[in-house]
This record gives sequence, structure tokens and C-alpha cells, in this order.
Amino acid sequence: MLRLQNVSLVRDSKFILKNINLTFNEKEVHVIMGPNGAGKSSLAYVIMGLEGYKPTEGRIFLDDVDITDLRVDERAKLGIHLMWQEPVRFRGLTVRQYLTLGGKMKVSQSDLEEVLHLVGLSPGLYLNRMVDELLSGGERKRVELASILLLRPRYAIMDEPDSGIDILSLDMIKAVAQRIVEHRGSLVMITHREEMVSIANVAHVLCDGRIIQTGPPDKIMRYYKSFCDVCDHTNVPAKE
Ligand SMILES: Nc1ncnc2c1ncn2[C@@H]1O[C@H](COP(=O)(O)OP(=O)(O)OP(=O)(O)O)[C@@H](O)[C@H]1O
Repeated sequence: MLRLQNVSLVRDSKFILKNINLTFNEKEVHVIMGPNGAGKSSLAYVIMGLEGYKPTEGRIFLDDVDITDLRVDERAKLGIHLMWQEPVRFRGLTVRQYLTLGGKMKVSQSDLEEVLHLVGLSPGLYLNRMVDELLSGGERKRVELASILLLRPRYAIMDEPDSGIDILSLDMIKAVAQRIVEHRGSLVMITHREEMVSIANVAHVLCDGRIIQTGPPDKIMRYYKSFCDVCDHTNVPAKE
């Protein structure tokens, strides 16, 4: 279980996250929605432990062990992985080298092919292509998604995997979530796309740095449509 307890984040004397309490259990899919500037990426960075995103208040626990002071690499060793909104460009690596961490990670050919198929890339066409110049933004995003799957995360945090020009399909994201759960992992997905809520067991609305709603996807979808879609102000939570 991954748990955020009363987590707040202040930057430049401004609250970015306010008293966040969230629990992510094993084999769950959580979707976090919210308007621009609500604090969604910051929440992902706090969970991953990026530099500059240590909670100002509150603690983070993994299986009741306090991991608030652990670095990114230490959290990654415990099975927490973040897929960036903008995948990083690694120069001079083929897709195969990238997915196997330069050959350091033992991955069978069938696993490589399976995850590439899952993210919609033909292994025959892509395994030996260079990650950098030869791939489009959307293709790199798919490669990044495949790399997260191969790591068999306990907690995969995805910051808008579905944004960008080459939008990933709902079916693909569903398949990715299913595979993570099959391997006993959990997915925490940050998204702008309302239809993505349907893949979740639990959905949340983040507004002005606060979790203002948590519940089953259909309830959260109704809330979002009624209050957030029509909201004419930014990050001032509406009252039900
Ligand atoms: N390192 C930082 N220093 C100062 N302010 C920051 C920092 N990181 C984020 N912020 C501010 O915190 C607020 C939330 O930003 P964040 O990127 O987390 O929102 P978001 O919900 O992910 O937005 P978007 O949907 O546009 O990506 C914004 O006002 C942003 O300017």
C-alpha cells in the first residue's frame, strides 16, 4: 500500500499541494483529474520524490515504511516508477537497448515483443531503430510506456500518458493498466481526458492543490461534467 498522509507542498511561499490524503492499494487503478495548474504533475513528482518536491508537511508511506526522505532512485528500487509527461530523449540507443537499460536488464525476446505489441509498435519495425531522432513524440511515448511495463512496477505513476499529438487510444491505456494489475502492480494516472476515468477503480479530482472529490469513476465523471467542464474560473473549487 502506498499512502500519502497530510501532504502539503509550498514553493515560493505558495501552496501547490494542500493536505493531500491518498491511499493506493495493490492492484488498483487510480485516475487523477484536474484543470491546468491544479497541481497534478507536482503530486506525481512528490510521490516519485523528485528533487525540490519533498513535502513541506506530511509523510509518504510504502507498506507502512516512511519513504518521505528517500531519493528517486531509492523509490525506483522499491518499485515506484514515473512516466514523464514529456518522455526524455536518450541519444544513441536503439529501442532494444533502451528497453533493456543498455543490456543491463535481462528481458526475453518474447517479453520485448509482447510489450511493444501492447503499446502499438511492431517489434520488427522498431526494436532496432534509434530512440532519438528517428522516433516521433508519440512513438517515444509508447517506448516509454513499454519500458515502464518491463520494469514490472508496483506503483506506476503516469503523468498524462495520453496527451500530445499522437494520442494513445483508450483501449491501449486499458490494456496497459490491465497488464500492470496482472503483475500485482497499481497504476496512478494523471489525465485531462475524461473518458480515461472509465479505466479506474477509484478516481479523484484535484483542484487548487486539494483533492476535492474521490470516488467510483461514474460518480467522479458526473461531478467533473457538472462542475469542472463548466467552470469559468481557475482553481477555485466549486461547491456541490
Ligand atoms: N518547482 C516549482 N516552483 C514553483 N512553482 C511551481 C513549481 N512546480 C509547479 N509550480 C506551480 O504549481 C502549480 C501547479 O503546477 P502543476 O504543473 O503541478 O499543475 P498541473 O495540474 O500538472 O498543470 P497542467 O495540467 O497544466 O500540467 C502551478 O501554479 C505551477 O506554476
